[in-house]
Amino acid sequence: MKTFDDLYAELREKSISRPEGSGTVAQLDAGVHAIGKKIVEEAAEVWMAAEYQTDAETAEEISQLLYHLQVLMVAKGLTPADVYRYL
Ligand SMILES: N=c1c2ncn([C@@H]3O[C@H](COP(=O)(O)OP(=O)(O)OP(=O)(O)O)[C@@H](O)[C@H]3O)c2ncn1[C@@H]1O[C@H](COP(=O)(O)O)[C@@H](O)[C@H]1O
Repeated sequence: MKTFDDLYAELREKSISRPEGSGTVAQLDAGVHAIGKKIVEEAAEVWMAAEYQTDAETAEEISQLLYHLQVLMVAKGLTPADVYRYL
């Protein structure tokens, strides 16, 4: 099972190797403004899923929100450690 840190390492590597067809690379190229909009959209989907959908669907939406937060972290050059210090 993939962890938060595993996914971050994968996304960071993709930002460097820039493989063909990577959605992450496309998001990074779209920029912080576009990534931020995606985060807001995914956050709303988490909220709606929590109120009206199943626990499994809510968990899936949360995973997508975490993914997009990580894309923003990579775009800004922030590491998990930069975030963990505030937890
Ligand atoms: N975990 C994710 C992940 N979660 C969410 N997403 C993206 O976020 C989108 C969320 O989808 P929605 O359900 O909101 O659907 P949507 O609005 O139709 O999506 P879009 O039209 O905006 O793409 C998905 O289409 C994916 O593009 C993810 N994309 C990639 N990953 C993982 O990231 C890694 C790198 O992926 P690539 O860069 O694509 O190789 C791989 O391990 C992937 O499994």
